[in-house]
Amino acid sequence: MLAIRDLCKTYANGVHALDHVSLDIPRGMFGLLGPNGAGKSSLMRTLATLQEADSGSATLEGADGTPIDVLRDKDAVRRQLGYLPQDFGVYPKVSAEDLLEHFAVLKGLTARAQRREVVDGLLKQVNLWDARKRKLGGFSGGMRQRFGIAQALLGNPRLVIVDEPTAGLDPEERNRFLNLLADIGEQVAVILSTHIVEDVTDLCPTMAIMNRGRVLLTGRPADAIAELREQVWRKQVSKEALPGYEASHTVLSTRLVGGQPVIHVFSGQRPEEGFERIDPDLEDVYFRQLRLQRQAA
Ligand SMILES: Nc1ncnc2c1ncn2[C@@H]1O[C@H](COP(=O)(O)OP(=O)(O)OP(=O)(O)O)[C@@H](O)[C@H]1O
Repeated sequence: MLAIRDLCKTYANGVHALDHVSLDIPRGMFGLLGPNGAGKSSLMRTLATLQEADSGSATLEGADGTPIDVLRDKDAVRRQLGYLPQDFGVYPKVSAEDLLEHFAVLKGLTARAQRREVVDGLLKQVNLWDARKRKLGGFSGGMRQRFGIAQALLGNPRLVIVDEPTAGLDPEERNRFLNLLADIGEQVAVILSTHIVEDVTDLCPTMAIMNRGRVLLTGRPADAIAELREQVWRKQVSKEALPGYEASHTVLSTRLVGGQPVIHVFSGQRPEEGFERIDPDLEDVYFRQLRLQRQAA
């Protein structure tokens, strides 16, 4: 659906935000996972035709199967694209219905009856029908994000890009939002950029882990997790002993449980007494990839 090859971008301050990024993104949900500053937004904005890459290519399969050069044929891409940026501002005094209608006009839906039908359909799809007359300024974070998805879906895009949409949402709103994305992902390609590992675990059949402008791993989460099988160990340790474990073991992560550190260690065999072997998860994969990159630097 979308083929990205050797995409590079260096900002004027010398930061390599995209360092030879290559990815194949199929239909369905694709998770782009990485810490702050990994380069996710730079990649999203480049694909959304809002900023230029220095080199490389990105090719989107058009509706009739013809390839679209994302970096050059921007108008054609924009016709196929829905984008929910990281900072999605709304006009606080306008109702959801009026603003969506306004966006629909900008998208070229000039026939009034058809526009009404589309706007009403989208408000229902994102579960904002009952709130359609309310001013956007009074919306919760989750409602605002669902409105953002409605505007991104105007014009039936084949590719939908959502940049860190669940940051700041409470668990219920997050679930509701992710369920909505999953429904959309059944019809089109959705790139979900996030630093929240569970968003990808719960939702994405394919993914990539990115950091410092580079793709560290791409594929199916289940395959990446299977690679770590029987090699991840857990132990609760004292705060005092933690630095010693970090020096002598491959500690993937440390988490406080009831105020006491619990470490996950990567090892082919039991590191020492008291370690329990656990089923690895995507978080273990993620931290291992970041660690491998640090070691290689
Ligand atoms: N316009 C810019 N000028 C200079 N540096 C930039 C610019 N935009 C981003 N950067 C830098 O490029 C790197 C990648 O940033 P980017 O926003 O793409 O990452 P991200 O993965 O989306 O992170 P975040 O979750 O913090 O937005 C960071 O080091 C950032 O400081």
